[in-house]
Amino acid sequence: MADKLKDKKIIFVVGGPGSGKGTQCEKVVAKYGYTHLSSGDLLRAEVASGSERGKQLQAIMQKGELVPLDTVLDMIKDAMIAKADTSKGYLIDGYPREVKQGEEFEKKIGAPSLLLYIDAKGETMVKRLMKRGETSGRADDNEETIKKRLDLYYKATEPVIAHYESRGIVRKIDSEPPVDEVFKHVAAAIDGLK
Ligand SMILES: Nc1ncnc2c1ncn2[C@H]1C[C@H](O)[C@@H](COP(=O)(O)OP(=O)(O)O)O1
Ligand SMILES: [Mg+2]
Repeated sequence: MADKLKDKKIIFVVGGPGSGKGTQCEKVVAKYGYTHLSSGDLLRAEVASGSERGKQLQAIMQKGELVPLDTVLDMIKDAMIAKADTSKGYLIDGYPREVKQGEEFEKKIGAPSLLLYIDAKGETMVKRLMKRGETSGRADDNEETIKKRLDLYYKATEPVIAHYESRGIVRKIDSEPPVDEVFKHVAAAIDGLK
């Protein structure tokens, strides 16, 4: 089952909402042939499908809250297995959102070789999300929900970084500069993987 995933590289991409995770992941896909799995995108696809599960998810996401752990993890795992034959490795974007999610991921799937910590200032993230909200159509790109997502990020997700720091796999990337500049540092971190 998860055998297909045994020797694949796994990279966690962690950072606040609007920090630039998705933007950098796209560039990694183009250069390295990794598969990009955004937990948020997977969830939004489920919502778009109109399924009963999708409706429940939408209500949770609209409030800026975290979706139940097993739901997200199952979706990620299915998506990973589906891509196993063609994928060099995986970018797990926006997951884990909390330490417990990371622990469950490792139990059910495997250990990450690297955690890219995409770091931008709170005010920068808000600015980018407000701008993205003009065109993204995302129900959670509005001022009120953005604030909640940021609070939750600082409270629940920052401890994730500390958790993996002790393993020496965290690379902190300053995501304030322009996209291509940021990507140089992302690429250097990936090139450093053996
Ligand atoms: N380094 C950078 N400089 C300027 N804008 C950036 C940037 N990285 C990303 N953006 C823009 C693109 C998006 O409209 C918005 C949020 O980026 P994103 O990749 O969607 O973030 P995330 O996936 O972390 O929520 O900010
Ligand atoms: Mg994203």
